[in-house]
Amino acid sequence: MTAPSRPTVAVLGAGSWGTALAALLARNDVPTRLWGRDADALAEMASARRNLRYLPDLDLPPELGYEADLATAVRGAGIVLIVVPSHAFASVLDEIIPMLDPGARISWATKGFETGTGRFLHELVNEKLPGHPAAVVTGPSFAREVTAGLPSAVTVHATDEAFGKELAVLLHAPNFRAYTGNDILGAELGGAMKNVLAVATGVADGMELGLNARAGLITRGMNEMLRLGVALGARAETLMGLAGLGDLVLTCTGDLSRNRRLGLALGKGIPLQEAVRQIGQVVESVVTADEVARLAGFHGLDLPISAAVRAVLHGEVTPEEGVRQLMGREQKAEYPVDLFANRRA
Ligand SMILES: NC(=O)C1=CN([C@@H]2O[C@H](COP(=O)(O)OP(=O)(O)OC[C@H]3O[C@@H](n4cnc5c(N)ncnc54)[C@H](OP(=O)(O)O)[C@@H]3O)[C@@H](O)[C@H]2O)C=CC1
Ligand SMILES: O=C(CO)COP(=O)(O)O
Repeated sequence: MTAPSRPTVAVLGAGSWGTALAALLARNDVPTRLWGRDADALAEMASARRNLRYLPDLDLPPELGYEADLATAVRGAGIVLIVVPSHAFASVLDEIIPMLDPGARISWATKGFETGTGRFLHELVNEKLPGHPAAVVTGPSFAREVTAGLPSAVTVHATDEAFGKELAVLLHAPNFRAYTGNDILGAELGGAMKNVLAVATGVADGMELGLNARAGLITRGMNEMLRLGVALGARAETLMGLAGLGDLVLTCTGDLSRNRRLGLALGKGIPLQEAVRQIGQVVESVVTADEVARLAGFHGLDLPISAAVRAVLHGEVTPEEGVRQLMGREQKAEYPVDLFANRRA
């Protein structure tokens, strides 16, 4: 019996996560092409079989293809997986639209919103590519640990159940569990918001405020994610799952997180630009904090931790003032609003 044919996947974005996912797919015998905007870096990857800048410890599988021309990477691909930073998502999407096969399915592992509008990435995909099945790959997954073959679990939420299942199966590997779901909005919100909240716990840890502060921030951060998510129409269980709580815990506590490391640096008094320069990779919270504030504003929600992170990133308050303001808030009920009221009605 012949094995079912597998679609070619074009992975767009050759940073840490794009390279890690492309290597995972290629190891799973999925025909995979990795595109990056830096042709020299791609040529080096092909010859050294390593991504020396972003994932120097990973041996890239010989089956993985590299393509410096975007149109050649995308043409004929049954699935496109976009893994560029959120600020570049819309422009990459616009560029590929005329290159796509009519039946191409669109997926992304980017965490964030459209910069400047607060629009979700699935909203952009639905608007610009109506009718193309769409899916997001998200959850607690440091690229370095995935490439080291350490056990990880992610989740794939899709507009089309069959596509979500197919993509999850292509990604699923002995030490990489890929679950599925159909709440794209909730899955995207969790992945984006945890980056902002990781800065808060990083700041607290950088200021050596202790373990109680860290746990308090994670839990109250979860409360902010739930309140914004439910207001937007996300399902609470998505936010309590891998896409929300799972990634929140990972990013708030794991020093591999660039967003947490940004917070640690700010908490130690290192200026924002210097901290971002030292990290040397994308730190999504720097743009996502503004978009979370925008969404909270649209829905009339007060999200004090997210707002404090935004204010610290803009230099409007110092980390010390931010902590003082959070601790000085009035006493209140832990959950003043019944999050599940609609369901019980
Ligand atoms: N790393 C991780 O563990 C995980 C990351 N993610 C998410 O994946 C996304 C990508 O992050 P990650 O790979 O880690 O980031 P990195 O900083 O490791 O790499 C970013 C990559 O994006 C490329 N890039 C930047 N701007 C553009 C652009 N305008 N057009 C095309 N390519 C561009 C960079 O190219 P160049 O080198 O030329 O600048 C680089 O290859 C983020 O949204 C992140 O939150 C999600 C889960 C895990
Ligand atoms: O999203 C991630 C892990 O799930 C990576 O987090 P950072 O971008 O903070 O490194």
